[in-house]
Amino acid sequence: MSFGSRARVAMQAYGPACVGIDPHAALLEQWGLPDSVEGLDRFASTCVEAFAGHVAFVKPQSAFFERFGARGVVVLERTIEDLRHTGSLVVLDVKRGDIGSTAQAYADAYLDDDAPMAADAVTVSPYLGFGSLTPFFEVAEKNDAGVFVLALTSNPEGPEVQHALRPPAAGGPADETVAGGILRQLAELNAGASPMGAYGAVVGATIGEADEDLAINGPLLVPGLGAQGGTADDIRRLFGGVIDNVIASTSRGVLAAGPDVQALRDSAARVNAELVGS
Ligand SMILES: O=C(O)c1cc(=O)[nH]c(=O)n1[C@@H]1O[C@H](COP(=O)(O)O)[C@@H](O)[C@H]1O
Repeated sequence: MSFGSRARVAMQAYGPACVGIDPHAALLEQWGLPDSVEGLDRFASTCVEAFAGHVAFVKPQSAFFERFGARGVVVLERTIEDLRHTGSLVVLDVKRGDIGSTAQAYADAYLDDDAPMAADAVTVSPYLGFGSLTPFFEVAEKNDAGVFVLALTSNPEGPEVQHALRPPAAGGPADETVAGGILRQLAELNAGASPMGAYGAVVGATIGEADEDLAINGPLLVPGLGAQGGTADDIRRLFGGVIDNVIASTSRGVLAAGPDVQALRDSAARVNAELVGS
């Protein structure tokens, strides 16, 4: 089944929330765990127990595992493996992007089903040019995986790049912004897919105004909910017509409820309830 179909099934079963596994040093301390690979391991296992098969998407943030070197990456690899095929889809947050030939190796690392780190989807950065992401789209297509491309990120520095105008030589309509070009090209890739395509955009809940066309016929990964100040109301306002494609992501907002497994699940359930307005 395509990633777009699997995402739709998971959202219908569990709701639109994505919980990020971001083992910040401060959270390890708050959970009574050491800031070490052993602490990381306990944190990640607790998250797997709490969220696998209880939320539609789980998004491990690679940086917090890489902080512990090779042993941290081993924990990441096991975490992904433990989460997969549980009903929850794994979005590996690595925000990769490079020249096409290197992008191919990243795509093989994260999206080829036979790779040790294979996830259901990966986050990528389009700032080496949208075309440089082609290997990700091709490997995703072969493996029924998904790709989430940064478009309008949740951080305040994003607009200096993302709101800039594309040069005429890049093609596309006049006065198109960098983010607008990314969204348009995603819509082209997803054209005709049903119930939606596998190629998603990342659009923050904190962007203020949605001046771009977000109807890409693909999933919209929306971080910034909770710790960064975004709310369910912001999401309803920004995504009105395309709200059914929104995957609303929060990490610290849910993880702060740990380490109790039931408290973590309840916290994620509250996010889902707020998003669907019940
Ligand atoms: O791709 C992402 O998930 C992402 C994109 C973006 O625009 N903003 C953003 O915060 N993120 C990630 O989402 C997570 C947000 O964590 P919290 O702020 O704790 O909810 C972090 O892992 C970020 O790296």
